[in-house]
Amino acid sequence: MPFLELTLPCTEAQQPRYERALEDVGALAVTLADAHADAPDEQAIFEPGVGQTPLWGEMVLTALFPGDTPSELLLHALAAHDEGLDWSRARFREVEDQDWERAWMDQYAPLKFGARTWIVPWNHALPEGADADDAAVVRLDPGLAFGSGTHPTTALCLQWLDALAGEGQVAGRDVLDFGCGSGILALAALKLGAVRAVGIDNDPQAVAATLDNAQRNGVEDRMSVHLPGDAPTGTYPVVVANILASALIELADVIGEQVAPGGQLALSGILAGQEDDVIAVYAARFDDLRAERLEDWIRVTGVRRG
Ligand SMILES: C[S@@+](CC[C@H](N)C(=O)[O-])C[C@H]1O[C@@H](n2cnc3c(N)ncnc32)[C@H](O)[C@@H]1O
Repeated sequence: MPFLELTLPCTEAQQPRYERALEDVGALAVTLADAHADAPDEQAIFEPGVGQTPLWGEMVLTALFPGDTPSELLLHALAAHDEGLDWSRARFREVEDQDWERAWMDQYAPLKFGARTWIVPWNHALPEGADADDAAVVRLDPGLAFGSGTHPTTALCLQWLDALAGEGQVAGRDVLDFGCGSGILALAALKLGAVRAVGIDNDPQAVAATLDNAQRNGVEDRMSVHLPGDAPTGTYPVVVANILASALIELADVIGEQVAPGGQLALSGILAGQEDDVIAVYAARFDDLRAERLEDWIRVTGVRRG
């Protein structure tokens, strides 16, 4: 299905407000380019929520939406964040998803997290280090689902899983990845020795991407992926959830009850300043709650009481 692409020139001051407004109405991806660059396609690609601000005075923001998104919805969302919005500068066009995937994959390089966890694009040769016997290598094609390893919220979870594995708390255990996106965290857990991983996501595109990536990594027999309504009941000794703070708070009972007594939990997707609200809600079930920061993002970890 073709996608709807919005292109809009903006200033540095407008950019974060526009980006947030577009994410709120379902942007699948957002890119920023220098307004004066000759080759805008070569600019960095940002996943939704990254929040990085390039040092360019004037920039062009490009956002991708599902093909059936009404353009008026996007203009109204932007106008709600900026009364001075010049609607006439917004451009819309239909694009094929491959264009975006190719642009993304061109910029995507192998990444290492912690002692031995590697995320390597599926079409990339294994870099030195990732060929070590004890390396936990995930071959990934995030497609349009969130979860490539480049975002701090994902990096915080991968670092946590790697460290937990180093303490012997992943191998031989089951892992739940709540909000699995591309499946990156569940797959890393499996490569670190987890017996089984369960992924849950309310976006069917993420469910499909996770299944694809499980096959790509030859672990589909140890992994299941579900929409929230179809998810199995039960508890897990390791649970990781990288969704936004508001969702983590809203889902505190659902997520908290799936962590086995004595089990480990990591929560990510929390902006700096929001961690106290998340901790306050999870303190009802969890001990040893700790916050760890990477750039503007916080990971909260805890151990289930009982
Ligand atoms: C920030 S991405 C995380 C993806 C991946 N786990 C990672 O760490 O990179 C959040 C994912 O959670 C999903 N999600 C958001 N709210 C959800 C909910 N209430 N139930 C299930 N999945 C949800 C989104 O569709 C998205 O794929």
